[in-house]
Amino acid sequence: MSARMVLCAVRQHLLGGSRGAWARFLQRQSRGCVYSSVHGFQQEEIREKLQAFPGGSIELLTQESGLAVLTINYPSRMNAFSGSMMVDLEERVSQLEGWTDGKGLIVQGASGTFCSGSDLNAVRALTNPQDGMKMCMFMQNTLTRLLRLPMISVALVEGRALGGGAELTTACDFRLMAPGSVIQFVHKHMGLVPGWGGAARLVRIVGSQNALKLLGGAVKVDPELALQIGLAEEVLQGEGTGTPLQRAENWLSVYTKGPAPVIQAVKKVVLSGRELPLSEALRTEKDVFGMVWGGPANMQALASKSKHR
Ligand SMILES: CC[C@H](C(=O)O)C(=O)SCCNC(=O)CCNC(=O)[C@H](O)C(C)(C)COP(=O)(O)OP(=O)(O)OC[C@H]1O[C@@H](n2cnc3c(N)ncnc32)[C@H](O)[C@@H]1OP(=O)(O)O
Repeated sequence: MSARMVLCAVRQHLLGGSRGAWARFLQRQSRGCVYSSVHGFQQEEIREKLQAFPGGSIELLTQESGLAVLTINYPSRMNAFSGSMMVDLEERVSQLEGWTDGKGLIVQGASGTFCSGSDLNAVRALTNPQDGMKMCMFMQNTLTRLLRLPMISVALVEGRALGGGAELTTACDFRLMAPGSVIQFVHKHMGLVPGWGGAARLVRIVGSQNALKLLGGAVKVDPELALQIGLAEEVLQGEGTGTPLQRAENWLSVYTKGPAPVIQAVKKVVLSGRELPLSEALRTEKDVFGMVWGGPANMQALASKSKHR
C-alpha cells in the first residue's frame, strides 16, 4: 500500500462511519487516485523532482458559506504551472477532501487570466519520456481527485486557458467563461497530446467528434463556440454586476443552496452515474440515499410539510 493510500485510509477512518458509503465508493475507485505503486508510480519521488522547479503558488480560501476559491497564482508567467505548484495543488485537493462543510468550489487564475499550462522552463528540463509520464501520472491523480471532490466545482475562465490550463478546466463540473476568454488545447502545436486526463474528460464533455476537432485543430474556443458545443455553461456577461468571481459565486450559489450533506450527496450520485457502470452506480446511489434518508434535512422537510408549487 502506498503512502498516499495509507493517508487516504486514515483520513476516511477519521471522518467516521457517516461517510461510509462515500468511503466505499472511493475505495472502489482506488481512493480517488488513478495510479499507485502497482502502476510503478512513486508519489514521493515525483514530488521531489517537481519541487526542484519552484515559483508561484496555489491559494485556497474556504468560506463559511461552504464555497471555496482555488487560485492559480503565477501572474508573471501567465499562471503557468511550475513544479512546486503541481505539488501545492495536490496538497490543496487533500485539504478540500477533508473539508466536511464544503459545497462548492471555484477554480480561477490570478490577475485576470486562467492558466497557460505547464511552466515551459520546467518542461524543457524534463523532456525524457519517463519524467514526462511521472509528471503526467501525478497530475492525472490530482485532477481526478479534484473532479471527484464531493462538492460542485466551476472553472472560472478569464483570459486564456492553454495546454494544461485547458485540461484543468475539464477537471471541474462546469466552466463559466468571461467575455473575450479562450480555452485552447495547444498540445498539437507543441508536438504533444493532453496528458493530464484532459482528452478523456473532454470526450465526455463535448463528445468525441467535437473533441477530435478541438485537439486536432488546436482550436481557439471562444465563449460562443464553447456554449455551442457544451464546453461552457454560461458567459459571465454584465458589466457593473460585480467582479467575474462574484458573478461566478452567484451562479454557483443556485446549485449549492441547502445543507452540505445534501449538496454533497447530489454530487456523489451524479459522479457515480458519470463514472461507474450502471449496476454499480445504482448500488452507490442506494448507499448515498441511505445517508440522507431520515437525516436532519429530510426530517425537517417532512415536518414542515413543504410543498413544491
Ligand atoms: C502542451 C502540454 C503541456 C502540458 O499539458 O503539460 C503544456 O501545457 S505546455 C505549455 C503550453 N502553453 C504555452 O505554450 C504558452 C506559451 N505562451 C504563450 O503563448 C504566451 O506567453 C501567452 C499567449 C500565454 C501570453 O502572451 P502575451 O503576449 O500576453 O504575454 P507574454 O508572452 O509576454 O507572456 C508573459 C510572460 O509569461 C511567460 N509565460 C507565458 N506562458 C508561459 C508558460 N506556459 N511557461 C513559462 N512561461 C510562460 C512568458 O514567457 C512571458 O515571460 P517573459 O519573462 O516576460 O518573457
